[in-house]
Order: sequence, then structure tokens, then C-alpha cells
Amino acid sequence: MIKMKNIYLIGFMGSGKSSVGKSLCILLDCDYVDTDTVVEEKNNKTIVDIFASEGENAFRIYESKVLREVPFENCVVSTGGGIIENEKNVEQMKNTGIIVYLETSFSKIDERLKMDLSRPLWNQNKQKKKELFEKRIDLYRSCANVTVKTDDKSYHDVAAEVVSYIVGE
Ligand SMILES: Nc1ncnc2c1ncn2[C@@H]1O[C@H](COP(=O)(O)OP(=O)(O)O)[C@@H](O)[C@H]1O
Ligand SMILES: O=C(O)C1=C[C@@H](OP(=O)(O)O)[C@@H](O)[C@H](O)C1
Ligand SMILES: [Mg+2]
Repeated sequence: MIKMKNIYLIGFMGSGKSSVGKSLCILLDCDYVDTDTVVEEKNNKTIVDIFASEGENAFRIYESKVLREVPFENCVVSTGGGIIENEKNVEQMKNTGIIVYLETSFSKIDERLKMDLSRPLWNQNKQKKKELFEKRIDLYRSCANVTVKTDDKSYHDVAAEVVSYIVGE
């Protein structure tokens, strides 16, 4: 079996990392990790509960640990939107794979996450969300090997576009 480098999906909350990741791992017939799901399973708590009872810093420690434990090849990895705030995480992803940025506008994210209560950092006032979005954009852009715009595409189409980049590498 030919092994491939890991593919790390990065981007803001609601950009489609988890949905695209599941579709992508079927197309590529490889393993799949969603760092948020692993954090929840390991702690037997939802992310909302972790933020509420232990705080964001504790969540960031769990998240970085999960990333370090991902196998170094053959995985599609859907990360959480804040994973790039830690330089060591970025270094780890750069060293072990290709970083794919799912670029989505704030207005489209707002539309997708309208009813969402599962993301503590989305569940705050609009000004704060916008500031977080603006602050992170440069980080996503600077560490990405590949950028795919998602606004007017289904997540299946986004996954297919990622495959076309990977095959062309
Ligand atoms: N390309 C897309 N088009 C329409 N809806 C999408 C798309 N990508 C994701 N969504 C929807 O947006 C929400 C968040 O998607 P998700 O994959 O959980 O994003 P992330 O993991 O980046 O936070 C879900 O309801 C999902 O169905
Ligand atoms: O942007 C963030 O800081 C976060 C994004 C979430 O994942 P998604 O990007 O999959 O929503 C999750 O990791 C947590 O709520 C924090
Ligand atoms: Mg996700």
C-alpha cells in the first residue's frame, strides 16, 4: 500500500473542516482524525463542557496533545479552528504533511453557524467573533500550502478540489 503524507485541514469555525475531512478520507481511502472528536472522547466531555469547567487553556493543551499523537502519515486530519494559534502545532503539521486552508467568508460562516451552540468561541457577540476571524486570517494564510475557497461549493466539491491539488503535487 502506498503511504501518503498527512493532510491537515485548517480554517475558521464553520469553514467545513470536519465535513470536508470525512468526505476526503473516503475519496483517498485513508485514515481520519478529527482533533475535536478525539479531545471529547478522551475527556468524556463535550467541548462546551471542557470550556465551561476547565477553561480554554485546558482545551488548548488537550488539543495540542491530540495533534502530537496523530500518526505521521496516511491521515486526513480535521483540526479545530484555533489550532494554528500555537506555533508548535503549525510546525508539527508542516513537518508531517500538507496544510490545506479552507477559506470561507465571515458572512457565509455566520449563515452556516446561525443555530450553532456547540462552539464556545462562536457563542459570543458579533464584534468579538469578527475580531477573532480577522486576527486569525493571516495565520491561516501564512501556514497554508494550499488554499481552497468554500463559499459557493458543497463540501463534497471542496473535497474533490483538495484531491485534485494533492494528486497534482
Ligand atoms: N461547503 C459547505 N456548504 C454548505 N454547508 C457547509 C459546507 N461546509 C460545512 N457546512 C456546514 O457548516 C456547518 C459547520 O461545518 P463543519 O464541517 O463542522 O465545520 P468546521 O469543522 O470547520 O467547524 C455544518 O452544519 C456543515 O454542514
Ligand atoms: O476556533 C476555535 O478556537 C475552536 C474551533 C472548534 O472547532 P471547529 O473549527 O471544527 O468548529 C473547536 O476546536 C473549539 O470550539 C475551538
Ligand atoms: Mg470541526
